[in-house]
Amino acid sequence: MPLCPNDMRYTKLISSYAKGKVLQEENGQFKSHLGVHASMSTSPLLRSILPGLETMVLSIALAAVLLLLVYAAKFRRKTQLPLPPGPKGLPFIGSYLSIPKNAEWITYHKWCKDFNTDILHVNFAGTPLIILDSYEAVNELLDKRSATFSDRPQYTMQSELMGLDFNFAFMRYGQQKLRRLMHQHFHAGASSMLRPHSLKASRNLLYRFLDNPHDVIANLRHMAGETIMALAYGLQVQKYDDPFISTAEKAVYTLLNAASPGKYLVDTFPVLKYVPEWVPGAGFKKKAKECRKLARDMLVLPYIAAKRNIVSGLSSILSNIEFPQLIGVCSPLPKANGHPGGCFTSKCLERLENAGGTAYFSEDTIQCDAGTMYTVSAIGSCILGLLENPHVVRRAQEELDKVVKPGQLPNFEDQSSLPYITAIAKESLRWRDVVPIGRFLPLQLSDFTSDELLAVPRKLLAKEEYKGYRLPAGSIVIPNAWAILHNEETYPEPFKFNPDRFMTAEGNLDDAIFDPERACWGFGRRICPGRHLALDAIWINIASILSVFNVEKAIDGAGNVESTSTGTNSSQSRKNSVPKPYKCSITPRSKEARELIRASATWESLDEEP
Ligand code: HEM
Repeated sequence: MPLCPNDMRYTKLISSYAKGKVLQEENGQFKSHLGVHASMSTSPLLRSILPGLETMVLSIALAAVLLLLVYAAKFRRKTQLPLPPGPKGLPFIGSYLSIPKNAEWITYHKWCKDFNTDILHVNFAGTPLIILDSYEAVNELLDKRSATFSDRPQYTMQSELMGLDFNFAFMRYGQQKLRRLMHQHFHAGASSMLRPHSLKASRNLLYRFLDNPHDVIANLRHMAGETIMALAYGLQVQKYDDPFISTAEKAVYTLLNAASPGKYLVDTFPVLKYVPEWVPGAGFKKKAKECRKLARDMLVLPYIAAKRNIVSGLSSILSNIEFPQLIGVCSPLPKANGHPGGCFTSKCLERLENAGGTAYFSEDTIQCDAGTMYTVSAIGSCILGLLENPHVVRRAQEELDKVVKPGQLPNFEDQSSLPYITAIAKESLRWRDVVPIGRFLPLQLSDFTSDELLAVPRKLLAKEEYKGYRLPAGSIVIPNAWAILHNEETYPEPFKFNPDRFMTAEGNLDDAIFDPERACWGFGRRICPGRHLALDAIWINIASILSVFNVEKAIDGAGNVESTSTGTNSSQSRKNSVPKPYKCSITPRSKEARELIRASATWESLDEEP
């Protein structure tokens, strides 16, 4: 029976329709669950209101779907793990403005304390930074899960524009061949074969201190340069003002400075790399060109000299040897005791030969050059610590005087008998840890000094979980070595230079104390391959300096003790890893010591010794 608008059943039909109850069309008629048939043809009013009803239904359905989606998203968020705790930051830029330009490791550590966590998430303008603030976290992630945590972030400025993509430290994970080459030259056994070079450079350092006692950092830099030129190229440097050392120094500092990841806008917006050099604001292109040239000079100039030495047979060892035989004799190190023999350059010549003469320089040396500068930093900081703690100098000299025979300088063979010197070396690596952090430098940095040395952070290759937190793939992972090495529970009074903390009451090294070496060289598969060489250099230089010199604060013309504050980059405020030049008094302990120093210096290449 047809419905009319006044019929009660009509009203019910409309309301059931509006409630979304199903109406089925049957032969042009609508059937409700009430069993009422409504003929369209017989209800013009119904016909006129139905389109509105359809829209209403659609809207309701849409709203329901939206609600469902929101609920699902909420549900997913609930079931998905949260990010590690961290500052909330502002919309879009996150905590970009809150990350300080300098000593950011202190801020990260403070945030970790505030959030009571050892893993922190910081939103850096959309990029997740994951800060690891304890040894436990670093060990679990960077050491044990090295496969996903060993990649390095890539930056347009350093890799594409400056052409530093050859630098091992900046390379993406997976360069096993290069890593093997580094390992062959610098693993513990091989490094012990490099000791004659470190020993020679340390003897010559003593001589330079005798001649020029005030310029501590310059003397240390020369020592580091001397070692690396010998190891990397088999070259003997000049006594003073060596051109290869000064080129390398300038290059390393400029490159590390300019290559600081994220420093340039082009790192964030790689499309800027296409901007021509003459466009105002494109100064980074000029800088990149300058750095490219510096890197080339640094690598190629000593390389050419080394090759000339080899080919012209200048050295007594190298003369009359055909090219294939030259491999492995560029430095005097034979293939023995686990060392592959030769210097880096000889290995690179080998590769050059294999590659049919394609230019291939000793690129790996750039990292070695940088590494030896880290050594300067460690010894420079050590001397600062000694200046503030004369009792440490006294105790070290007592130990040295008992062990080292009169008329001799300390040697590596004395190492096991000189635990206090080892404790000083450990404390130097801890106190002003040279590489406090795998640094991710924000765009705002513009005030770099040429003294800054940086480590490079990691990039997470795949998503991970830790302590119930979600670590997104692509996150920048920053191990806070500074926090580990200044943990009050591990090291009471952590900002005090106190080598005694590593000693037992009986005067031995205390194995129960957390060894700073577990954090200062980095972690996992990207751990510093030069660590054995570096530790040897630090140890022998500290031992040698203390055995023949008194190290004291300098006295100015008016008889006042000079402050060492210019060299003191306090851990609370510093931004540099390398101490700034500082003055101190380094004087021979006796007339005999002076003579011993003069007699022990050697200016000839080790290659040329009979
Ligand atoms: C006191 C001296 C030194 C310190 C404190 C130091 C520290 C470090 C640190 C913290 C890293 C980063 C590791 C990581 O990402 O976990 C590193 C990497 C590296 N270091 Fe050293 N280093 C020193 C000396 C040297 C020396 C003398 C050499 C070379 C002969 C060297 C070669 C390298 C190389 C090639 C890398 C890159 C490794 C990679 O990315 O796989 N370092 N170093």
